[in-house]
Amino acid sequence: MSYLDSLNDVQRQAVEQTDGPVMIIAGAGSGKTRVLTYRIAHLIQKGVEPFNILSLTFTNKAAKEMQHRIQAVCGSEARNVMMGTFHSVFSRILRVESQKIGFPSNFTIYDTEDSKSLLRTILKEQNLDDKVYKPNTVFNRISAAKNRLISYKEYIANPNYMADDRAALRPEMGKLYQMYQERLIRAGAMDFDDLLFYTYKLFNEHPDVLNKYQHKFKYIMVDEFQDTNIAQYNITKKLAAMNRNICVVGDDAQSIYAFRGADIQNILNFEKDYPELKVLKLEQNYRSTKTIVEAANNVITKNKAQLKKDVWTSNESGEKIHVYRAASDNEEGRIIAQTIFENKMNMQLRNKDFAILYRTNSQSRSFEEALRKLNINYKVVGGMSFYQRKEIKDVLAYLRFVLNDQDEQSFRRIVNFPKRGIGDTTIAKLFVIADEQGTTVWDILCNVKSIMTGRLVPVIEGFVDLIKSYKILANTKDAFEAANEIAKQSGLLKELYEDKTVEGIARYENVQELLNGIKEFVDRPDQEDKSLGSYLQEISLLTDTEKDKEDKDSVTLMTIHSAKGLEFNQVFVVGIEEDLFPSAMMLNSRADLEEERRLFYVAITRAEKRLTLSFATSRYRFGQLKSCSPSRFLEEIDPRHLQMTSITANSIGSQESGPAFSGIKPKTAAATVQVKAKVAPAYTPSEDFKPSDTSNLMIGMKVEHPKFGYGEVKNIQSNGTDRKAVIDFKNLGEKTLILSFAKLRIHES
Ligand SMILES: Nc1ncnc2c1ncn2[C@@H]1O[C@H](COP(=O)(O)OP(=O)(O)OP(=O)(O)O)[C@@H](O)[C@H]1O
Ligand SMILES: [Mg+2]
Repeated sequence: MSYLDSLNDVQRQAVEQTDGPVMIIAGAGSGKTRVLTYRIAHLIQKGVEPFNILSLTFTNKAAKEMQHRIQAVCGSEARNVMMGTFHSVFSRILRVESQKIGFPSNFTIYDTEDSKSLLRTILKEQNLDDKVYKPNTVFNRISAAKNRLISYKEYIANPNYMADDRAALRPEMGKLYQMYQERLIRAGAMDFDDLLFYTYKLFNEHPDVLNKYQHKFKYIMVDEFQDTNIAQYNITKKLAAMNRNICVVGDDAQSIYAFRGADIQNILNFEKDYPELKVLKLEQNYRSTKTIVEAANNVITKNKAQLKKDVWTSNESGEKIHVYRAASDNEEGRIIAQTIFENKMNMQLRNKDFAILYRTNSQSRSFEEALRKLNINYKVVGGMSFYQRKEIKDVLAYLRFVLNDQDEQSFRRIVNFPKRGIGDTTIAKLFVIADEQGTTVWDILCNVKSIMTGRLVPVIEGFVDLIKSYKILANTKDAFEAANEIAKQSGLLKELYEDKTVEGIARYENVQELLNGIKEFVDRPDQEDKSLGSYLQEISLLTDTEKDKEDKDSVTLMTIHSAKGLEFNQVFVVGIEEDLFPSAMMLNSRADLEEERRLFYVAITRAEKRLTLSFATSRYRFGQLKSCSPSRFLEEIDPRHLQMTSITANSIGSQESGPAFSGIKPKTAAATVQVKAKVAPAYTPSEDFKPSDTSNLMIGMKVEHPKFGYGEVKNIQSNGTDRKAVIDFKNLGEKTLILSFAKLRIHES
């Protein structure tokens, strides 16, 4: 079979070893994900029903990519493989089975922000000081407990479960966990961690259900196995118990989610749980240059807790690793934006080929500013995503409440928005009554006459009628028609439309954009379930990486954590400074430092051709200008792989070898550009001359200028704000033009 030819011997063995447990622990870029992909294709080729295959990936995007590749080999059958993140796969199962564990089938999925807002409500009701019980900390402890499959009952009985953490032992913590959980149950809602916790509970308490899925998933595959937590491990263990056809791939050197409950111990447990395990090793890296692979090896061997691996590559040595030293964070941003600009032009690359990776989200600002100045498209992964915006959450709250009228968080958002005159006191009263009556607020509202009289009664009845009519819409129309009607009738769109401030217009457009997205969803040819419920479930589970539009060609800005599994032609790992990376908060123990080092390893192994590490000698942190020194991680790379490039925002290219991280005076290249507009003799512009957008102008393109005539782009330069192109005009010879002034029409290159 021809697709097997694109694998090396061990990879091929891993693909062909379809039965029984298999584990591959191997270095970055060695083809682990590729093996899983081809393994699924191979199973299908061998006649295994795609419905019987389960593949668990780190992002849904990774699952989609796999899906495309498998389709290329097996055709549309591949669609029937169950693929996605643990959370998305289990939420699909729960949607079918949730009634067995006491949840409505249209249960709502609370995102982190909904969860924290619920916790804030509870803290307020309990009069607890939110400086002692910080919503963040409480949330993290509850989350950690759930990821270890610890229920609130077990937590209260034995808080020492979490004795690794003083915050976990605070006296009210167990009670808060209980109250939070009871509120979620009453709201018919699950948070992200519940999707794992309740799947485990479902399988544990309902052997018949477990049996059904054991029969369904005859072959199970897990990518990024090193970052599975206890809940995930145990669920897969249950699912695989009958057929024992489970293949896991991962890299202990890339385990970077310990803080979220990922447990590297799972790799060792796996060997114990499956004594007949076949272990395979992949050692050849196909992603990166020799220089990058060797530098990554230099770094990771400094970790003591490490399974031994030899990673090598037959790729070319490539460029040295560039080290940029900047005077400030702003200069770091400018230098890197400018480098991207020039490399893109000179190496014929697209924006997509570049990624800027940082330790913490807040570092993105200086890069965003600099990229914007150079008109380079970029997307920030993470950060404030589209679905977190207030106006979007408001619309979604309507949709969620229509499907699940127990959902407390959504109810609070919409009951008085747009304004109906139902104030906070009334809302609080309604909750108290609902509590006393042991029912939901919605029930109370539906019978409002029996609990109150006065001017609010007709208002509330109006609200109830509205929601009831939306319920009919949701049950009879597809997601788009329903959402569109609801956005209109609820008055949300009108309210935003009337706000003519810049922000108001943007908000209106965002809601339109949301509706466009829903339309796209129902129009997808392979979307069988076009209901509102199915749409809401899909978007609740998009990870940050996937929330942005993917069709635009943009530079990616993201934290290293979200870059796992990805690869880019050129990678810039920025802010390589002590206290920032390794993070000052992670310097308490060797284990912490080793986790930071693994993170650095993940970062540098994302690069295919060119890797740049940068640091600033001063930066604003927590509102103060601090001087910074280069990270210890820089010294862990063999100096012969490094090339110090000391530059200012105006000069790129003055280079010195060796790891001299201080004392290098930046050289400034004098870039003098003259624009003398001679009039060309024998050229008359075309009648229909219309200048083109030159933001993607590249070397080699043929252009036309209304005065100078025809020419070819020979070079492109940028000095921070201005972009210039050297153009060889047929009649005039070479000229350097400033692109923001020059009117150029691009002809085909
Ligand atoms: N045998 C091969 N021949 C050619 N290219 C390969 C081969 N194996 C893997 N590759 C390519 O090498 C790159 C890295 O592969 P892949 O992403 O599967 O590695 P990985 O081990 O999953 O890496 P990571 O640990 O970063 O997740 C991909 O572009 C992949 O297509
Ligand atoms: Mg991978």
